[in-house]
Amino acid sequence: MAEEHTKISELPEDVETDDCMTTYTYIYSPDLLKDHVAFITGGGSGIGFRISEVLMRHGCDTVIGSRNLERLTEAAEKLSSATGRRCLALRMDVRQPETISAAVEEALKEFGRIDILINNAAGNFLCPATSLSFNAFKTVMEIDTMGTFNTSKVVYERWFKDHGGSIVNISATLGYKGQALQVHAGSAKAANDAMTRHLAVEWGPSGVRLNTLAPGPISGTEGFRRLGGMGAETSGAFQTIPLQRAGNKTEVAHGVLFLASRASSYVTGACLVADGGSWLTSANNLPALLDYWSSTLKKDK
Ligand SMILES: CC/C=C\C/C=C\C/C=C\C/C=C\C/C=C\C/C=C\C=C\C(=O)SCCNC(=O)CCNC(=O)[C@H](O)C(C)(C)COP(=O)(O)OP(=O)(O)OC[C@H]1O[C@@H](n2cnc3c(N)ncnc32)[C@H](O)[C@@H]1OP(=O)(O)O
Ligand SMILES: NC(=O)C1=CN([C@@H]2O[C@H](COP(=O)(O)OP(=O)(O)OC[C@H]3O[C@@H](n4cnc5c(N)ncnc54)[C@H](OP(=O)(O)O)[C@@H]3O)[C@@H](O)[C@H]2O)C=CC1
Repeated sequence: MAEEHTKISELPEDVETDDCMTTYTYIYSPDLLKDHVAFITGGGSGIGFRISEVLMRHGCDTVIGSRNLERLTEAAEKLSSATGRRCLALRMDVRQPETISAAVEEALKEFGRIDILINNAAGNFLCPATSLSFNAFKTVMEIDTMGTFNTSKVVYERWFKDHGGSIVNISATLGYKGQALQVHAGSAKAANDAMTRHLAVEWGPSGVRLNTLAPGPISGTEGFRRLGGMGAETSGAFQTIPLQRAGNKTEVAHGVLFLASRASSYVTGACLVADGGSWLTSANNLPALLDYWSSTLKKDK
């Protein structure tokens, strides 16, 4: 019997929860990132957790940093036991550069190097601009945009400037068509997309590459839960996108693995959209989103 060929469109394994996969099929060489070190903001949950797992499955040790140390520590234990690589959990807030510097020093003390930075930390929620307070807008900009700049600057000046490195900024397609109820995250991510290009120009001569990975709707994540993904799925809204489904966390992690590693050695300042073609065809349905948002307010009361 001829060996079954993997279908070109076959999905990679994933699990909905913040747990490691029970099986994993390699697409890239398992040694692609052997003995490299990756620093991943927000690596304790969702997409960041899966990115950490996939990089570690390719030989990388990781540092995962964010505000909730308990959740990070639990994640680090899961990641290390599933992959056999080291994972250091550190508390930091990307809005506070001094906590980033302290985490980077800890990372260098533990591993002696940093090769990859993944700017994944972010905050978001559905809210029309008229209901968005000034502080709410500022908070999302501070986490998503200032946080990405702060962490990139600290890591570059402390390590990448003299040793080279690869930075992947996790963005979104929200600003491509002005997604309703997302002026805060959409503006922040658009700024990050520009930042990728500016810093790719300035830091290229130091051997630092910067690229953007922009996911679409990704199942098993806080973003999916917060932004109407469940409702969209049950209402059949994903049938209107080219690949007719949400993505999974491993699909995003594989795009990050490509951009972070030497597989993309001549790529910098680029944006890889991993959204199933969603932004091309998804309805920017203001009434549906307003209805959905106001229904969530009633639920919270
Ligand atoms: C039938 C279906 C109908 C519609 C659906 C149609 C289509 C949807 C299809 C698909 C959707 C699926 C996926 C989406 C696809 C793409 C998404 C693109 C981008 C995704 C981005 C993300 O997911 S980011 C990661 C998400 N995770 C998080 O946000 C976790 C971290 N978040 C936090 O820590 C908090 O939420 C925070 C961001 C608010 C920060 O917390 P903190 O620093 O503690 O700040 P606070 O002091 O709590 O708040 C600061 C001010 O912000 C105000 N605030 C907080 N929450 C809200 C809210 N929900 N609404 C309005 N305002 C809020 C808060 O009140 C503070 O303001 P004050 O004025 O009160 O000071
Ligand atoms: N889910 C989706 O469908 C999509 C997600 N994205 C992007 O993917 C990335 C991950 O999103 P997702 O996995 O859904 O959501 P999660 O909420 O799981 O991930 C966000 C992470 O950011 C961390 N974080 C938030 N604020 C801070 C802060 N001030 N300092 C340090 N860390 C912080 C959180 O950890 P802690 O609470 O411990 O601080 C958390 O681990 C985000 O950049 C998001 O914009 C883009 C498009 C679609």
